[in-house]
Amino acid sequence: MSKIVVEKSPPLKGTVRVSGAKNSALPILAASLLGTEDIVLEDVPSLRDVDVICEVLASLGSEVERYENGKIKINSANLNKHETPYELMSKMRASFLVMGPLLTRLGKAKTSLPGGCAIGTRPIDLHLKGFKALGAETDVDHGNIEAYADKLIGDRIYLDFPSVGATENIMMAAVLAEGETIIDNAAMEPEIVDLANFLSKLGADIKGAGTSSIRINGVERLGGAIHSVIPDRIEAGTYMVASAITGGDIIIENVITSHIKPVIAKLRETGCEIWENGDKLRVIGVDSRNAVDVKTLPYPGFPTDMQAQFMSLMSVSKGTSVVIETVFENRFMHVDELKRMGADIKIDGRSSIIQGVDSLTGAPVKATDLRAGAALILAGLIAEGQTTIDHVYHIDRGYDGIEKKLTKLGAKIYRTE
Ligand SMILES: CC(=O)N[C@H]1[C@@H](OP(=O)(O)OP(=O)(O)OC[C@H]2O[C@@H](n3ccc(=O)[nH]c3=O)[C@H](O)[C@@H]2O)O[C@H](CO)[C@@H](O)[C@@H]1O
Ligand SMILES: C=C(OP(=O)(O)O)C(=O)O
Repeated sequence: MSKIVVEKSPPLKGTVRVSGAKNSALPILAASLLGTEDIVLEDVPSLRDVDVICEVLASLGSEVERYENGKIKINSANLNKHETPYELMSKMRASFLVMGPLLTRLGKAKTSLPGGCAIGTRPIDLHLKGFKALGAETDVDHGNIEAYADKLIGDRIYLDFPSVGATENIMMAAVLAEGETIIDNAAMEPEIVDLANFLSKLGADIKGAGTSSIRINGVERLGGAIHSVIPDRIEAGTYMVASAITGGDIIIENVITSHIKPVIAKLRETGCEIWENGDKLRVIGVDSRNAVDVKTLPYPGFPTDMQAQFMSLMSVSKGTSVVIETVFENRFMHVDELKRMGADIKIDGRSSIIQGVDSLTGAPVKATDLRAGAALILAGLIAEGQTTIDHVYHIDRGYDGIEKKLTKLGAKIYRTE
């Protein structure tokens, strides 16, 4: 199994380009099951999760052609299977997003409970609530999930929590349902808007994506489209913290700055200087940072997917900070690993109290999930000595070329087998 080795690095300098967003690319790839003509996607990141979902699409009868430069061509005219293979479903959470498209296009879908990052129980009750409201029967048995309906009919659905995945799955099911569907308390993440824009290009009728109420009018069929995936706001945020933690001065390209307002605001509170210029950000770190408190929330709040990386930064900031995780109930698994590197962190339920230390020390550590892995790389950049990170397959799920990009910025990082 490969490992990533990180050594104490100089302040990062230079320019890095952010890839297309994993959390946009995955639902959009799932949604490509809905189109009956050629679909061309651009700026798709090169990630293990993308490989998996492309395999899922191919297993269902879609033609998938991948090109070097993040371009994927898909044709789902001959979609002919409604069952997904267990071994692919178990690899990632987002694989469950094929359920809505299959149900609405074929009238039936059968999959297994999705795998993915172990950051909470991650139930799928809200997805199923939506499918049922549209008239589907659902059956969950021994980890298998089946949904079927002769015809889906639009309805009004209230989500008890603005779940990103449930909003996406229900939106995809509703685009071919009869009549109007309204999703209330919908997730408002930029990735929801990107998916809605893509579906609209295919011919769907969707209004209100990006607000808490999404209105979908079902259409008879969807066609094809060319679409570029939006930049990855979490990857951008991770490089921002990399500059902040090393006292660096870097320029990050291909950023939609309005998508990462809370990360910009919080980093400024630590004392970092951040300059915005079109789709570029310059992040200038300081030698001694202020501790700041963070509370994760659904968009437009501070993203849970940036919590672990911020925790690394707070571990070496001046004073005490409190990080509260409100989105997932078990997303502090990186704490034990950061403690192995000398961080002073205490967990109290959904809060972590971090007492900043002067320095961290390199250690053998384990990426317990995707962002935990990123947090360990960030900590490794300023830790004395060498940090060896195991279970890096988590990192490969979500960061396109992370060693290459960091090396270009002057970081000492490499992979061993
Ligand atoms: C592929 C993708 O886009 N992943 C993102 C997506 O995950 P994902 O779509 O899985 O996250 P959700 O927004 O659905 O989950 C948020 C909370 O809602 C709960 N919940 C969710 C669904 C459900 O049916 N019942 C239920 O109780 C979850 O357990 C969790 O506590 O949004 C998360 C929250 O921003 C991000 O961290 C993930 O990176
Ligand atoms: C939790 C994440 O992803 P997923 O929902 O795919 O597990 C993430 O991107 O941080």
